[in-house]
Formats: sequence, C-alpha cells, structure tokens
Amino acid sequence: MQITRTIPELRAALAGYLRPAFVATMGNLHDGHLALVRQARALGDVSVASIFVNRLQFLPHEDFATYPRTLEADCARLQAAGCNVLFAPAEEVLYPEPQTFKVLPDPALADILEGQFRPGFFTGVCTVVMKMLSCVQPRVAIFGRKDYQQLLVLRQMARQFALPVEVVAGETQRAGDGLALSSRNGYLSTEERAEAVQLSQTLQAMAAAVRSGERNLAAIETRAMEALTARGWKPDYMALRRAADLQPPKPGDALVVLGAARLGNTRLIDNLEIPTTP
Ligand SMILES: Nc1ncnc2c1ncn2[C@@H]1O[C@H](COP(=O)(O)OP(=O)(O)OP(=O)(O)O)[C@@H](O)[C@H]1O
Ligand SMILES: CC(C)(CO)[C@@H](O)C(=O)[O-]
Ligand code: BAL
Repeated sequence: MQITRTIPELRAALAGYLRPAFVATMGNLHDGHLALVRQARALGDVSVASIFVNRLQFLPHEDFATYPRTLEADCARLQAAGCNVLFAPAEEVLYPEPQTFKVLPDPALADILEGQFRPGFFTGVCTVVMKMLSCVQPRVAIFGRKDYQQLLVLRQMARQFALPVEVVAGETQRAGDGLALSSRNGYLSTEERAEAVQLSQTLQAMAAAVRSGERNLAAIETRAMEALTARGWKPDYMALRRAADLQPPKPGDALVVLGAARLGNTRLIDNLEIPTTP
C-alpha cells in the first residue's frame, strides 16, 4: 500500500489507472470500513482510502479534538485488507487556506434528522467529500449504509453536480450482538457497551411493529423514544421515514427506521431498512 500525504503524491500514485474506487473515512478503522475497502477492490482497478478528521463537520461542542487518531494501526489494517493507496493529508494540505467555498446540500434532505441535531454537519461532509473526490477523481465511491442519511445526501450531490463518479452503498457491519460497528463505540464503558445493543434492538422492534401492520407511525416513534429514555438513554430521534428521501411516508412506500441517541457521553446512530410494507 502506498501512503500519500499530498495531492501531487496521490495523483502520481493513481496515474495510469482507469477506475479508481474510493472509500472516505475519518480513521480509527474497524471491520465496517474494511468491508468497504474490500468492496472497492472488487469494483475498481485500484482501491483508494482516505483518512481525514474533517473539522468542518463538527460543531464546537463535539469531539473533533478527541476523535481517535490511530494512523499506524489504521495503515496495518488497510494493508491487510488489500488497500492499494491511502491518502492521509494533514489539515494544511486539504485546507491550505480557510475553506470559504462550501457545498450547501438540499435543506429538505440535510436539515432534518442528523442535520437538525448537528446543524451544518452535512455542509461539512459535502464540502470535504467534494474536495476528496476532486483530489482522488474516483469512478466509484463507496459509503456505508450505517450513515444512511449521509449516503442519500452524497448521492444527491453527485447527481446534481453530474460528478463522474458512481456512489455505491456498503452494507452495515455489526458486532455479534447487533450493534453497528462505529469508531465511536470505542468511547463506551463496559457497562455502556452491553447496553448499546438496545439501539439496534429498538429499531428492530419499530420495524416489527410496522411489519405487523401497526399504522400509527408517530405512536411507534414515541414508544421507542420512551423505551430508550427509561433505560437511561437520551434519544435525539427515532424516526420512521420514506427510504427514498427521508420524508414522512405514504402507504406502500419502502421505509427506513433511523435512530440517534446518546448513551452517557457517546452519541450513536443506526438504521434499518424495511423494504416493503404489508
Ligand atoms: N458498521 C459499518 N458498516 C459499514 N460501513 C460503515 C460502518 N461504520 C461506518 N461505515 C462507513 O465508513 C465510512 C467512514 O465512516 P467513519 O469514518 O465516520 O466511521 P464511523 O465508524 O461511522 O465513525 P463514527 O463513529 O465517528 O461515526 C462511511 O461511509 C460510513 O458510513
Ligand atoms: C464521509 C466522511 C469521511 C467525510 O468526512 C465522514 O462523514 C464519515 O466518516 O462518514
Ligand atoms: N460517521 C459520520 C461522521 C461523523 O459522525 O462525523
């Protein structure tokens, strides 16, 4: 694996390839990231991963400063997964001057759910991903379904800007008990880690209620919020939405159930797609 730190080094490493496949990450890599890298290997003639903790997508009170930076271990894991090129720029390389040009996503998609609780988050994500795509110039970019809303926002960005890249979804990788793998799981204490499975279990219960024919979606959402709150969580949202655009669903729409909740100081997100409604 070639490790590149600057845009010219990256471009030189990719010269001659016709179909780079790209995975953007913030590092502290786990098997969810590595599954995306393996997908990239299968989809491209060269696989490229980036590691960059993007200041623009963090609010002032969030964990930008303490986000785990584990470059050495990440390189070993990427190498073992067969990644060909890593782009790991310093902040001065990606943002040599203040990034005053921004990519503003569609508020109908980006100001709800995650965007409501993390204002400006998707502007930060779109801006850095646009810049990464400009640096890497991949033909394929793979984003995880675990960050479902992010996937939809980035797909819309690629489509509306006619970017010459295919956005591909990677399946959510889970621990044995069902907890979605996430870098932030590392913040959990032993007791919190045991409790954390309740997020995916609550999403499962919401999906089961829909599948069993319950039609009062607001009541399902309220029950889920109350159940998590009773166990000591602070949920931001537990929401049943139309899978295509995260708007309130109409009968027959494919659904997705999305949740974000804080357990102690750790904020976790997860979702489950419900392909058809009875
Ligand atoms: N469990 C997972 N399964 C599949 N893809 C994942 C998983 N977790 C993260 N990803 C994807 O990996 C890419 C990089 O995500 P990121 O580096 O933020 O990891 P993360 O584990 O989601 O971190 P955080 O805990 O900070 O949200 C994104 O496309 C994200 O959707
Ligand atoms: C896509 C991304 C790498 C942009 O910083 C980030 O939002 C993430 O890790 O999901
Ligand atoms: N996994 C999405 C990146 C973030 O939470 O900042």
